[in-house]
Amino acid sequence: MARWFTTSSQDFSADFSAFLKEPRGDAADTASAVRAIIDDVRETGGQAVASYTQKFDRFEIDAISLKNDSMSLERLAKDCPEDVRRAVDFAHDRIEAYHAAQNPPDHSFEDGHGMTLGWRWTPLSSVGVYVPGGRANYPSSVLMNMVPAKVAGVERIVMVAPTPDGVMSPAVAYAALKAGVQEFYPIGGAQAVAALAYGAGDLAPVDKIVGPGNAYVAEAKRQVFGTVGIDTIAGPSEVCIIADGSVEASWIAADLLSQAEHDPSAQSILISLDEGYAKEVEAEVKSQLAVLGTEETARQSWNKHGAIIIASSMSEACDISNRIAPEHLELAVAEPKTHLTKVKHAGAVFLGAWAPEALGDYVTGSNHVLPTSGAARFSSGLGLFDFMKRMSVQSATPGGFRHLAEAAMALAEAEHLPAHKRSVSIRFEKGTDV
Ligand SMILES: NC(=O)c1ccc[n+]([C@@H]2O[C@H](COP(=O)([O-])OP(=O)(O)OC[C@H]3O[C@@H](n4cnc5c(N)ncnc54)[C@H](O)[C@@H]3O)[C@@H](O)[C@H]2O)c1
Ligand SMILES: N[C@H](CO)Cc1c[nH]c[nH+]1
Ligand SMILES: [Zn+2]
Repeated sequence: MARWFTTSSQDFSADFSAFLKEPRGDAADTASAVRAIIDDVRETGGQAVASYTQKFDRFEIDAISLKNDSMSLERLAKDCPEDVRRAVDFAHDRIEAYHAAQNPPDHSFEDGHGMTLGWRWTPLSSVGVYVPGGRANYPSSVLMNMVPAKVAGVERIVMVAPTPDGVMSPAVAYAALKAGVQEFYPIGGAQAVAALAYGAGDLAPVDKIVGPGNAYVAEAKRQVFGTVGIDTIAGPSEVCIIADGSVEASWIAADLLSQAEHDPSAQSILISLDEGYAKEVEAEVKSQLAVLGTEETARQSWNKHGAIIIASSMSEACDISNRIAPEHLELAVAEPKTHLTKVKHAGAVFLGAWAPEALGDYVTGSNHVLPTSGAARFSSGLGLFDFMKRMSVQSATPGGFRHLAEAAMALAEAEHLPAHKRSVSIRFEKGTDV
């Protein structure tokens, strides 16, 4: 059973804060386990990656190539059913169009004093794309990571995905080929993240690691950040639904379970304006759980991390959601657009009855790699920008130089940096036409 909260209760604020702080995935143990794995990979490279792949995924790979000859994407993709191919193609094109629309323009302007200023966007040279694969197969995550990298123009895109017991779904293989994968290693978890960051065997290090994963993957990305860039902490899935009772209770229950089924550490939260309706949704969750193929995982998630909150107004409901800063927020209310400006922190927002979060997972075109665990307070979901960098560009005429020189020299002096000052003053001293 999910936990119930009522905002009118005196202890709500403290109780709810404590609930939000509860670890999901045993944070302390995860951090030290991940540190040990990363240290091993740094020390013995491919040897460590091969031995952790054997331990966690029960799959033998060569310690140099980090591959196994039985794992051929081309061979596997042949078994991908036609309807799934069509769905992958459909999703691919929508994701490509959405991310192409994010392409940021270069910019330059003159300041009226002889300076030309601006910036240029350039693609990253290499990225490592993590596609999760421990509990489920994610052809959709292949596309969400690979397609924007391609659109951005990244030269080297390395894909890793665990293949427990040497099994990979034909749909993942098909999606990888569709997205144009050139370098693939069947490895996962913290060992794959470490191999991407530091290099291991034939796998040369990349500049940035993107993609979602479980608590081990998220923690590993956190720990290698600095050596490489990362996108965001995209850990176990979350959904928060604000409902006013205008959408069928069974639909809301299905949406809550759609995230709970990802992982026992996933989190689904309902904020309802009406207690009777919340009870209906809870009963629906119970009956839908009983017939769900992923019942065990979803039940663990719902019982341990699920919550139902009764709020007194839409403003209050949005305030609570902003405290959660959920990965996904559904506004399952009659006039969702009128409340959008109250939403400050969420990875992605879904408006109204006909935009369930699951559509965004697959086919709206927006990215499903999104910040979790409150990271939506300070970061955004994966986008084209994650695969690009912005460099500033400036040039000066002699007049422009003169306009800036005095202030630059004064600041250099204030900072006691004489070489800086000289770099400016020497141009005056040269006695050119300045
Ligand atoms: N936030 C997002 O954008 C987003 C998108 C898709 C999926 N997800 C999440 O991704 C996750 C996928 O998780 P998954 O487990 O299926 O696949 P995964 O690929 O993330 O993790 C599998 C790996 O975890 C490692 N591992 C498992 N148990 C371990 C242990 N005890 N010690 C050390 N390492 C261990 C293994 O190396 C294994 O290869 C889910 O939590 C799902 O909710 C998030
Ligand atoms: N909901 C996940 C992000 O939290 C993404 C996903 C992939 N497949 C299904 N769902
Ligand atoms: Zn999902």
